[in-house]
Amino acid sequence: MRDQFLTDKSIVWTIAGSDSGGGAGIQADLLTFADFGCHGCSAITANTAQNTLEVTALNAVPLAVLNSQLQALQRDLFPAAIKIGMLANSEQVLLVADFLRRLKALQSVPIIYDPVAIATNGANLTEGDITTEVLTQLLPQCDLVTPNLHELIWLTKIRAKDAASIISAARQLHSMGGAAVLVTGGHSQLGPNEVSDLFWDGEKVDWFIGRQVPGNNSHGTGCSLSSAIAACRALGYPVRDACVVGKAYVQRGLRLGANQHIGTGNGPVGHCGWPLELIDFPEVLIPGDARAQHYGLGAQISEQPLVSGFAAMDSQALGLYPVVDTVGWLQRLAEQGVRTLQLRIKNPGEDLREQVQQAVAIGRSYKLRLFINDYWQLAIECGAYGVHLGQEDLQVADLSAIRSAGLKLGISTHGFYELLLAYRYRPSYLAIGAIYATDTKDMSEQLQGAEKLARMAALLPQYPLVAIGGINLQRAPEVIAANVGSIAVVSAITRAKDYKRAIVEFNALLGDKCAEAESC
Ligand SMILES: Cc1ncc(COP(=O)(O)OP(=O)(O)O)c(N)n1
Ligand SMILES: Cc1nc(C(=O)O)sc1CCOP(=O)(O)O
Ligand SMILES: [Mg+2]
Repeated sequence: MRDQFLTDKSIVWTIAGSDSGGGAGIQADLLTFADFGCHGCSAITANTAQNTLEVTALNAVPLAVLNSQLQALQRDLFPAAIKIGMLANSEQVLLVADFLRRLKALQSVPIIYDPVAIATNGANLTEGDITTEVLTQLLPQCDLVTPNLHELIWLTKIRAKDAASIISAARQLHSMGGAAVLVTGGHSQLGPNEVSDLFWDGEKVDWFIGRQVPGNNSHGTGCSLSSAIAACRALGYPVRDACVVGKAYVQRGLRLGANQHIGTGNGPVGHCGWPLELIDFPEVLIPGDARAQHYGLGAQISEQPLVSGFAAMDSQALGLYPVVDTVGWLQRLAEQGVRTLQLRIKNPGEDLREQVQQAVAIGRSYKLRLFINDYWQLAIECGAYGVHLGQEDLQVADLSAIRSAGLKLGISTHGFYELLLAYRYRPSYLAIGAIYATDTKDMSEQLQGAEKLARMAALLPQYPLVAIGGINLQRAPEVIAANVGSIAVVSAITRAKDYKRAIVEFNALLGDKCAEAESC
């Protein structure tokens, strides 16, 4: 017998109602899973009778019928993630909650609950009130719950309408069982032509701001969003990445499906494959954003307004980019013709300033694109070419001073969410890591892989992008194929048997991506 955990495609379940009209419910969920390359399984809770205009019957399935589907799936098709949609009555909620409790005792599984209870046209989608069972039994089993505004009000009894009250209600919902909350923005227009989703995981509030798409083909957006998030979780994406990619998927479906004619009412949202265009991705609201106050983030307003638009690189292709910890290494690599380099000193001594000064001098004499990691004040003072900062530095570094001094700025990112966040600053380049496991730094929670790298790189085809983390000569070809213009390496150079040869081989793989630097 084959191992049920070894599957060629990630398995995702939907526990939800069938929509006879094919626009929402199980039908939308399975189309979504397929778009993400996952194998979808279903446990049907109800056979709703509906079309694009109305819901005429609920037709809840008996508990034994629901249970038999869940048991059959568990025996052979163990899930990598589960999406839960419409549950038709309290008994079904209790059965599913109990089933999930047992399943999770076997192995942890991300569970995403889209709390469907009322159709957009106002039709009730449950037999009786399921609120207590949802709040006390089901929510504690879930990792993420994705209510729209009506569902948020239903579950919290808070009459949320503006950003601040949506945040309060989301905090309350999170406190009832610990699931992260994504409040979808389709029913609450908080900014002109904006559809903004609020994310709260108990640690950090985020707003994902999307653009409104004109048209009525929005049936199934909630189902498709939660399914897309479940698929991304099954593929190993962290929850914020899953949310922004899920939102982009739905945005793409709204955009490309806007002019389709299916039925005479609200047609289904499109199912149009992986979102690979930046236009579909939300903006991440960042501290210092002029809209922060409006979005209820008064307390998070940064002392410095958003600073964006840093000095442009001379080329999109920065080529081989060794990251080293001594001036000696900079000199040796510059002599070998390397033109993009970083000085990354993690245990500075008293001679730090001298080292930065020497590095800047070497950079000038060899016309290097030389970035100083972390020490942005020293970099400014010494007249460096550029500075490289991590995500956590963005709140403390004086970005305005870096920009005014004309320094180039590189920013580290780890996944879609951080990429979108860092892109708001329009830095000189964006680094994406860690592509593979590395001994140089503990990045074990933030590994991207070459496939995800390619999907991220597709969003910014004209932007200088740098891949970093665990890249060596063997892995470089698939990294370069992901369409980044540069590969940053530490150990592949500093621990190479023959670093000169390694440079030649990397450059051969990079081909025309090892452009000469401008004079600096
Ligand atoms: C090119 C490049 N990419 C990423 C990093 C990592 O920077 P950061 O997140 O600031 O972490 P530390 O390097 O400071 O540990 C980098 N240095 N260079
Ligand atoms: C310094 C660093 N930053 C990373 C990130 O993902 O932000 S990965 C990394 C280590 C890169 O070293 P090596 O080439 O030896 O794997
Ligand atoms: Mg740093």
